Amino acid sequence: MSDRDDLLRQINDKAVVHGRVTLSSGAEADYYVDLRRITLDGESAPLVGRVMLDATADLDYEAVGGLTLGADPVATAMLHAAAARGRRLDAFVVRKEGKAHGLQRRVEGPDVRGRRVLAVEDTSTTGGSVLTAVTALREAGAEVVGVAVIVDRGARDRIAGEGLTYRAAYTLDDLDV
Ligand SMILES: O=P(O)(O)OC[C@H]1O[C@H](OP(=O)(O)OP(=O)(O)O)[C@H](O)[C@@H]1O
Ligand SMILES: O=C(O)c1cc(=O)[nH]c(=O)[nH]1
Repeated sequence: MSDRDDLLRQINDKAVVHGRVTLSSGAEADYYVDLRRITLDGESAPLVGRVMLDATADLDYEAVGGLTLGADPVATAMLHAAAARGRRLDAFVVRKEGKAHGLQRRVEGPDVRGRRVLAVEDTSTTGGSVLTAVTALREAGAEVVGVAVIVDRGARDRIAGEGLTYRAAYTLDDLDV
């Protein structure tokens, strides 16, 4: 079985939850895709790294990350998968708000200024979260080469409408929702 098929099976088994939920945007839905049950799962996370590298293989980037918290384990999975393939890939974390003490950085990790970066998410519904990360990365001086998510829940048009290259490993059509 391919990594992509294996990860899809695990997402359907472990992450799809049926029931009434309120989403990040405030909208209501009848199901939730809890990808933290994948990105923090010892069997699934290595697959996340490889599948996301494969889904973005045509893009040229040196660092990867997004808005904490959903994006964080996606980025580190990609860092480790890249290292296993002999490629150096840095990661970063975009804070939801700036920090008032310490070095007061909004983007944590190796400096992204002047570097080509990929903004990632576990899932994107309205695209609001990942676009917040894109804005913060640009303010920090990064060049955002694109956005990549594990599961697209409907954000494609908004993100593409911002002129950003968009990659999703899976869409809702792939999932048992
Ligand atoms: O495309 P959007 O409409 O912005 O929704 C998607 C966002 O919602 C979830 O995060 P959440 O806001 O629940 O926060 P968390 O990552 O801190 O748990 C998910 O991890 C995405 O970041
Ligand atoms: O839109 C969201 O907030 C959202 C949807 C979803 O399926 N999973 C998730 O983690 N967040």
